[in-house]
Amino acid sequence: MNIPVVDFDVYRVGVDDVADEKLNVLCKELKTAFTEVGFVYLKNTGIAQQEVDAVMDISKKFFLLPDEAKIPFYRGNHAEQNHGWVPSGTERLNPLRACDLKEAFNITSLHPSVKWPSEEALPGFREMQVSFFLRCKDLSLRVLRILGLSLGLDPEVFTSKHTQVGGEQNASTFRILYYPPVRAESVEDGQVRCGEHSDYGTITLLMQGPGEGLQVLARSGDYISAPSIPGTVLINIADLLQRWTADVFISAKHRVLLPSPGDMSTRQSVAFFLHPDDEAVITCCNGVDKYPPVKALDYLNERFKDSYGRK
Ligand SMILES: O=C(O)CCC(=O)C(=O)O
Ligand SMILES: [Fe+2]
Repeated sequence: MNIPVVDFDVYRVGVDDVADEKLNVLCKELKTAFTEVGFVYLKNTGIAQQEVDAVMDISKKFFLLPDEAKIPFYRGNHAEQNHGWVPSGTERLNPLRACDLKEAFNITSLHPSVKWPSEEALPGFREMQVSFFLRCKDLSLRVLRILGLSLGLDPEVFTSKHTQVGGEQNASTFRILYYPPVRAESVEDGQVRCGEHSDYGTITLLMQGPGEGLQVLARSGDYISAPSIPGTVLINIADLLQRWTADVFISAKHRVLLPSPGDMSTRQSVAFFLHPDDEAVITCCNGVDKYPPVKALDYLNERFKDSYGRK
């Protein structure tokens, strides 16, 4: 089984006022992908590869700063807010493994009070991250609208619970990730770059640097490779949307293992995790009561306890 590539041109970012009938093919293709695999590569999204490359370049500059320069932005393990810097070896996406060998910076709020590296330290960093956050927000809400339509529901069934993305009352996060070179002698037993996990929120947009690394758990029970395909955005269903759809859409597990011994290459990716508004109550959308209603923020906080440890 492969991860399908779907053409999003008809509803790409920037195209508005498309009649719902014109979205029929797209609805069908996405529904198939998300009920069978949980992941899809979208091409012609309106987000250009050059934009992704530029955001990766400036992100790498951040990660290569000395730790002292990044500490002021430290997220903390029991933070009220997800915004900020996550040093390598702090988060474990698979709680049964040692901490992941990856470093990240989360952009969760666009509020002016939020702390950013200064313009002197990293010219253009804040502006580029904010503008990319907004591009991802736009694309993810388009995908969500298609998903509502594809289930024969009100097209705004999901988007109507995502009204404050980028604000203080919504946990959606744009995350830049850096996987430093792996030194075999300092790797703990079972430690990997990113442990097996499924994402927590509604959907995730992922763009990877060149090469292999990401693997997705297929229905067969085998992990399949999900390399970067330049010019595409990889989209996956996350756990809360699986629950919301009473398991119609699948939130597939994925991971990044270690490179082969002696391979000292680094890896980069950027991800946008779309979450419902904090106070949104998520109830199965198709009239069944497979899962009890849950408040989006309560659900997320429970999941963070797995990856950062319980107090
Ligand atoms: O870096 C990657 O390719 C995957 C990262 C990921 O799955 C995550 O942060 O949730
Ligand atoms: Fe993930």
